[in-house]
Amino acid sequence: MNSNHLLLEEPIRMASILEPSKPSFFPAMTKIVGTLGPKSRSVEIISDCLKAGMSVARFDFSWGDIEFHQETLENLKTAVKSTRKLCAIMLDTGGPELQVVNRTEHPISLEADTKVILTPDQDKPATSNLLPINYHGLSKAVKKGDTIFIGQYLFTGNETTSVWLEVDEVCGEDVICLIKNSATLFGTLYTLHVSQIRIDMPTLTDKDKEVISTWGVRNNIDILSLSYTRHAEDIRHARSFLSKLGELNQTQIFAKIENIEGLTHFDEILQEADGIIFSRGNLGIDLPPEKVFLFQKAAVYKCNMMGKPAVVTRVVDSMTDNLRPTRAEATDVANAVLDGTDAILLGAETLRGLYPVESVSTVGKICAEAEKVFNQDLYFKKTVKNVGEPMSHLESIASSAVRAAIKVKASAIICFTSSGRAARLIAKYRPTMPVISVVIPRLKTNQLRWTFSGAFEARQSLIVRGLFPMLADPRHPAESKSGSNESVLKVALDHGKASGVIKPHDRVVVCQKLGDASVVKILELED
Ligand SMILES: Nc1ncnc2c1ncn2[C@@H]1O[C@H](COP(=O)(O)OP(=O)(O)O)[C@@H](O)[C@H]1O
Ligand SMILES: C=C(OP(=O)(O)O)C(=O)O
Ligand SMILES: [K+]
Ligand SMILES: [Mg+2]
Repeated sequence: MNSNHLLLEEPIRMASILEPSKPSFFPAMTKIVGTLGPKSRSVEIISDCLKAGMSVARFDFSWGDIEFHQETLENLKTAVKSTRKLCAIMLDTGGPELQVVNRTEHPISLEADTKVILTPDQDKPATSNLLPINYHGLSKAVKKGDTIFIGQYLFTGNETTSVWLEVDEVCGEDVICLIKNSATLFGTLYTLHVSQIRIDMPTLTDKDKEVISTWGVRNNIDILSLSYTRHAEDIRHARSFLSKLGELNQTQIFAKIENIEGLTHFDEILQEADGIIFSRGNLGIDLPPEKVFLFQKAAVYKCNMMGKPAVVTRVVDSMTDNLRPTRAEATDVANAVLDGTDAILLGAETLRGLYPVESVSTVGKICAEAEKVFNQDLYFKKTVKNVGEPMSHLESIASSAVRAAIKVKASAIICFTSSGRAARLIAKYRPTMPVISVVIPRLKTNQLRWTFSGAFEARQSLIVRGLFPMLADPRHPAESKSGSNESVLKVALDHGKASGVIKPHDRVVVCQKLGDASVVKILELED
């Protein structure tokens, strides 16, 4: 993938665009998060998604109960074992999401220019004139003229089944709205989004806490996707909650930015979070359409410079019902990669779409093509400049490893790490070749028992662009940094060869500690 590198800034021979890309052992350096649900929960479909390049599975607790998600997760485990593809687990909270609940499951027709009442009385059935919602504070939060959007849960934006309302009048806890477009709402659950208001519900709700402390603890979740993160305090609060839940003190927190409040506090949020998810589904409603790209680009840049993963959602909505994305969507995926995105999150496409596997593979192929023309040179210079001098030792080692690998046309970088920090820093410089991060387990104790670290660190790198983790055997003699790690290195090289990344006579850059010294070495392989 590093060999046929093109530069968009230079004239490209048009016919070269048609040349098929070399097959690769993995679909792309950019990672794919798949939301698992009704259309993607069998062992077979999950296995195919993994083979197509999904490396993080998202369990969205806005929807479905604990048993349902547990069953899906058990299937995921089986699929991981049989495909031998690692997969990280992401728990996505419901958060302060406003929802319309349609218990009867009958489709609800709403007619333009008529009125509909939103009521917090959830015992009432949903009808064409009355929609029960899960929030008592709406009437206090809105005023006449405000816009409300209601769409099927995980609305794709291109559905004719979503409706715009305008607040007409507030009556006690009820909100009376004028319907702006005729629509029929299908399904049992709809998301309700009020443009640019403050919802006084906690970011981590009681239900979220319960899910995390039961399902989350039971399944050692790698990443918590904190829906509707609005302040840095939201992250601190979630972190302190996780810190009391045993192993979950290692869970990373990704701030899901879904509205203007999150946008306004972005810089502080980024300081606290381990990564960011740009929830364009909701953001796309809260922001004027012409501003969405600007936030995405500005925010991805900030994440890149901090070396924190940036995830973009809602890329191929139309693939929910179609085998091919629209041209605009296909180009949007490529642009997200060129912007510097680490991962693409699929929502409705995999959860309830007709083509979950094809969605993953199509996105993977587009990402791989975009990576070929990513201007690594320019990006590298920007990043080095942004870090400034003096650089920390580790940052200098990481950037040097990437530079050396590019100069000698290495086919991979192998990085030893325990905390995952060194590998993440290498990824920050966006190498054009895969980074095999060899996670060396460390023995640790919580005073009750001894365990090995490493599993979380390895899986958490599955959302970082370019990182391909490998968990070293804790019984290896190399667990101390003073050892030469020769045997582990051999295992890593064999792993690279077996997966097709490394071939005979290739060059490989290795980043490790020898004694007290961090070294970057270049290996010339014989066979
Ligand atoms: N177990 C190990 N064996 C050899 N080198 C290591 C090991 N763990 C980390 N390194 C190297 O040590 C340096 C610091 O890496 P870092 O990831 O910050 O270490 P740690 O994981 O111990 O926090 C890097 O050069 C990294 O490649
Ligand atoms: C992924 C998104 O959020 P949700 O979990 O609400 O689908 C989004 O808004 O893009
Ligand atoms: K959610
Ligand atoms: Mg959302």
